[in-house]
Amino acid sequence: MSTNTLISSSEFELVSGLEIHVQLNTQTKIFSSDSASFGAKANEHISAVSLALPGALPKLNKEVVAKAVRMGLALNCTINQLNYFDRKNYFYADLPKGYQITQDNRPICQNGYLNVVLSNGEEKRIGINRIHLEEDAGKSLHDQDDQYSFVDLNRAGVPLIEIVTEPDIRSAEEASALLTEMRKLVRHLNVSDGNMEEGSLRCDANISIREAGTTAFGTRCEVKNLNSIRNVRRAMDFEFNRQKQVIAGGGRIIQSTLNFDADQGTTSPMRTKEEANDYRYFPDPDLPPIHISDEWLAQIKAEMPALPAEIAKRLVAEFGVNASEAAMLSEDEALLSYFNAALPGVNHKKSLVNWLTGAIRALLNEQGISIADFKLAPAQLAGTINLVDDKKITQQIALQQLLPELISKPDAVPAELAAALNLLIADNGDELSGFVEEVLSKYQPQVAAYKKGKKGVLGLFVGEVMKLAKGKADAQKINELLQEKLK
Ligand SMILES: Nc1ncnc2c1ncn2[C@@H]1O[C@H](COP(=O)(O)OP(=O)(O)OP(=O)(O)O)[C@@H](O)[C@H]1O
Ligand SMILES: [Mg+2]
Ligand SMILES: [Mg+2]
Repeated sequence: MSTNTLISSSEFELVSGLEIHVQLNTQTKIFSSDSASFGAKANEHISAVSLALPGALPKLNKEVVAKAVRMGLALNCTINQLNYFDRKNYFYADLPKGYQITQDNRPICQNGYLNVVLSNGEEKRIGINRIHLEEDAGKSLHDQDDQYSFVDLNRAGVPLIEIVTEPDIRSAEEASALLTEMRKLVRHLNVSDGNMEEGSLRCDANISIREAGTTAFGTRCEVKNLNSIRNVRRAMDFEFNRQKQVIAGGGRIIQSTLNFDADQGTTSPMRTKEEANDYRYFPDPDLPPIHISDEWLAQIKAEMPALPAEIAKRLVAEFGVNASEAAMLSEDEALLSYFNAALPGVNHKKSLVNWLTGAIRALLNEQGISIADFKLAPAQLAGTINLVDDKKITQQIALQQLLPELISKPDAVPAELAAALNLLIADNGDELSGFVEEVLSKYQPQVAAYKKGKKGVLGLFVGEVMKLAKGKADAQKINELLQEKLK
């Protein structure tokens, strides 16, 4: 393309790879027994190791390794059963050792991928370059005093994994789908609370652009420390436009590290001092290499829960449910475990899905409770669903009258209790015929209208017959009787 051609936006595409820092939810820090919990008063969780006192030695927290491996397995990575820690040297006030313990040449996991579903229903595969273990740094507090900055070392040594994607992301939407899926995964695997506001999940977005249709990569700019999915999208949109303008103006993109200003929605270069990227990595001599034995790896694999995406696929294949129902069930662990508990008792599996994602969900919303607090035994729900499927009770009566009774009688069998409470659909066809006659004679003008073609009034008749039957009739049966009488 000649430089004086006006370049339109459609001629560029965005290219991005993310570095996602996940704070692991272990009790203690990665190299000491200090608490790793969030929200304590400044410098309450600091032993000699966190303070980097001379002679203090790190000792690896095994749980950190197990959680990283879980994440690696979920992201289809190769697990490096032999891996080791490196020192990344830099000077900063919140890093008392003068180096961060991280992994460089031999990370714990490599070469994986994650599939995400986009809003148009398409599936996109995003490569995972690696996952490495590292410790978090402390926190500088600049807003406590006019003259001085303070340092809080509670966070120093809190375990992190950094998940580095390949530059496979092509839009802000893909980035946000990836982060949403990651957050779901870390929670599902009990690896992290995934809370972006509290910084448990932070993201650096590397962004470049290139002419659409070309394959060479452009120069990347790295936007640091994005703390919400929304800000990732905003930073990407801003950078895409900024870089386009630079190129359209005949300029060149300079590789740089950027800050994102959430108030303005803009990026700006970080101080170049912090950019000095001469980290002089070398293996940490204080820590032996990590060896993950075959037995241990097998044990971690065996303890992995089924993944939401797998569960959703199975639900679609085995139960014929739609994608959104499948997502609802697979993403809510409590709901899924209720589903599994009720499943053996139902005659029609699809009905159980319908109830849980429909009527029961609505009921829970109404009461403002979650399924975990729902007092109805799963077997009782199963029994109730069967009664409705068998047309022994209407769904409305089941929901409004039978379920509340069952909740207070956890040992009751739905069919028996419904019979005892006289809630079952009356099997008496004669009685129903009588009600039909009664209604039709009461609503003669409407019957005349019906016969002239105003078919909508049928609903009125059904409703009235149902009232006379005190709700204990099968609507379809009433329909049939009515149609017959109205012929
Ligand atoms: N041309 C490019 N455009 C957009 N993203 C890119 C491009 N090239 C590489 N990336 C992405 O940049 C990220 C590089 O992360 P990586 O951790 O390897 O290195 P780094 O950013 O130099 O190191 P640090 O961890 O110190 O920030 C990856 O997510 C990768 O996919
Ligand atoms: Mg990185
Ligand atoms: Mg980086």
